[in-house]
Amino acid sequence: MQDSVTNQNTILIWGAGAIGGTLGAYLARAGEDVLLVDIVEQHVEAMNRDGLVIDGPVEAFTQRVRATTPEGVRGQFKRIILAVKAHHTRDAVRALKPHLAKDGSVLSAQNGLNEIVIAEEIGQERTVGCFVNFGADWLEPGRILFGNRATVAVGEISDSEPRAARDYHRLLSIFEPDAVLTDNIWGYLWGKLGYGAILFATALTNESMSDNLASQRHFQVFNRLGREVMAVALARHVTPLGFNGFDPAAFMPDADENAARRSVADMEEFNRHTAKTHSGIWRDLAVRKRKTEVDAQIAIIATLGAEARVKTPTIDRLVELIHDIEDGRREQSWVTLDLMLQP
Ligand SMILES: NC(=O)C1=CN([C@@H]2O[C@H](COP(=O)(O)OP(=O)(O)OC[C@H]3O[C@@H](n4cnc5c(N)ncnc54)[C@H](OP(=O)(O)O)[C@@H]3O)[C@@H](O)[C@H]2O)C=CC1
Ligand SMILES: CC(C)(CO)C(=O)C(=O)O
Repeated sequence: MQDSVTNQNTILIWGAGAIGGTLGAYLARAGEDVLLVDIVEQHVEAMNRDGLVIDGPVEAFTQRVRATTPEGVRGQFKRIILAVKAHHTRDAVRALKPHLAKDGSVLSAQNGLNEIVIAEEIGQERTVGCFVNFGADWLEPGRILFGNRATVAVGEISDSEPRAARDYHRLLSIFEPDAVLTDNIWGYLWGKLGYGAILFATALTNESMSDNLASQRHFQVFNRLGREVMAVALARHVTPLGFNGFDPAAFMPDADENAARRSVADMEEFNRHTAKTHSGIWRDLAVRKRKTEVDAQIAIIATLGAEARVKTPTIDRLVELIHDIEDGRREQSWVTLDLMLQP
């Protein structure tokens, strides 16, 4: 571990795995002063010793980076990009809080509604929303697969002047030139929850995301999940946004089923062109053998649905089945996905 040497412009990336590592490598390559913070000591050592290797079809390069474990961080920072899994958000924010400048902010480069948790810990005015849909896998210490480009968006979580969001948008545009500065970041995050629920269902099997989405037999599972999430979003007065094949309008309560079929086919097509063939959820279960983000990302939709009197039976079943796999009671297989067929 090395103590971090910092200056006012240093950008902390807190959680330097698939997403944080990829962003950090691109920002560092562009000459930004980046410090990668991660709890995995071997990963930190490898990055400091050999640089951070980005592999895959988009671009392959090795970038010199500075990295540390959280204990090695010294000083306060204006910009912190958080990229831990959703169930680690609260702990990570508590650990980074002493290092956040009073006029600084945290950007959540995560899936889920982490912005709510972050704002509870550091205040809404210091929390900036972000949506990332590119695909990446942490392969081993110091090595990450960047599987495909996809939509990236950033925006304030309230109606405030987008000063911090504009700055993060400039940074994220270094990584993704088409990054969007939005005034509806919740729309993107709820769109991703709809897409994410469908991705969790694909992780019930061992097949790729695309092969799952191509299964006509399971279309109604994906359709019901999309519709339940969109119904909760509507009840919360959110206008969900689409991206990379996911069309929220196709899953609205009165939407034509053919529109949902087209959207599922578009998601299948989009995912045929990535080197990350399986979702991060599948990877947590099948490769990393660890808990997924199901409670923090998906069960919370059911909780918010119950508050708004929106029923979410398909989401409830999905959460149960993911827990069954996490706890070794079921295997990832078509048989497990079949259990979702009953309405
Ligand atoms: N990978 C992808 O393609 C995509 C991921 N996302 C989302 O991005 C977020 C990050 O996912 P991803 O990058 O894949 O996850 P990874 O597991 O690859 O990276 C997270 C890293 O953060 C570390 N970490 C955990 N807790 C802390 C902590 N308190 N302080 C510092 N580091 C910590 C993890 O260690 P350890 O492994 O020991 O927990 C891990 O090294 C998730 O919300 C995910 O859903 C969104 C779009 C695409
Ligand atoms: C599949 C992906 C990259 C979204 O496209 C994702 O969000 C995940 O793996 O969790």
